[in-house]
Amino acid sequence: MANKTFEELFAELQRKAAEGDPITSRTAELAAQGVHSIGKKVVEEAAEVWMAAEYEGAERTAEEISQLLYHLQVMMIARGVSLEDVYAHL
Ligand SMILES: N=c1c2ncn([C@@H]3O[C@H](COP(=O)(O)OP(=O)(O)OP(=O)(O)O)[C@@H](O)[C@H]3O)c2ncn1[C@@H]1O[C@H](COP(=O)(O)O)[C@@H](O)[C@H]1O
Repeated sequence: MANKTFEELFAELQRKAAEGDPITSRTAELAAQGVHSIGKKVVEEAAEVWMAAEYEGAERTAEEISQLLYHLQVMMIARGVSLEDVYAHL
């Protein structure tokens, strides 16, 4: 039972990055900080995916993967990379 798809989240994050208030939107805050800060979160979340997969079970792993995907999307937006740009390499 999904809350939203990958594409729906990306569209929401594009709006938040462009128009959101950094006080209330984590996405707007990260977008304002830029790729260096976002990159640290990507690495942190990737490590949390690894640890969850090894030690914490499928449900926690799915949660950590969702957080990694969120931060990857924020990185895409901050760097001007579209979904199509990524899909072209799949
Ligand atoms: N899917 C996510 C999402 N996943 C992860 N996160 C952020 O990632 C954090 C999880 O990372 P950690 O577990 O490392 O938590 P933390 O250590 O407290 O993180 P820091 O705040 O210290 O960086 C969360 O506290 C959120 O700040 C997300 N923030 C937002 N979204 C979705 O993005 C959309 C826009 O959100 P806003 O920009 O906040 O309006 C909404 O649909 C949200 O549901």
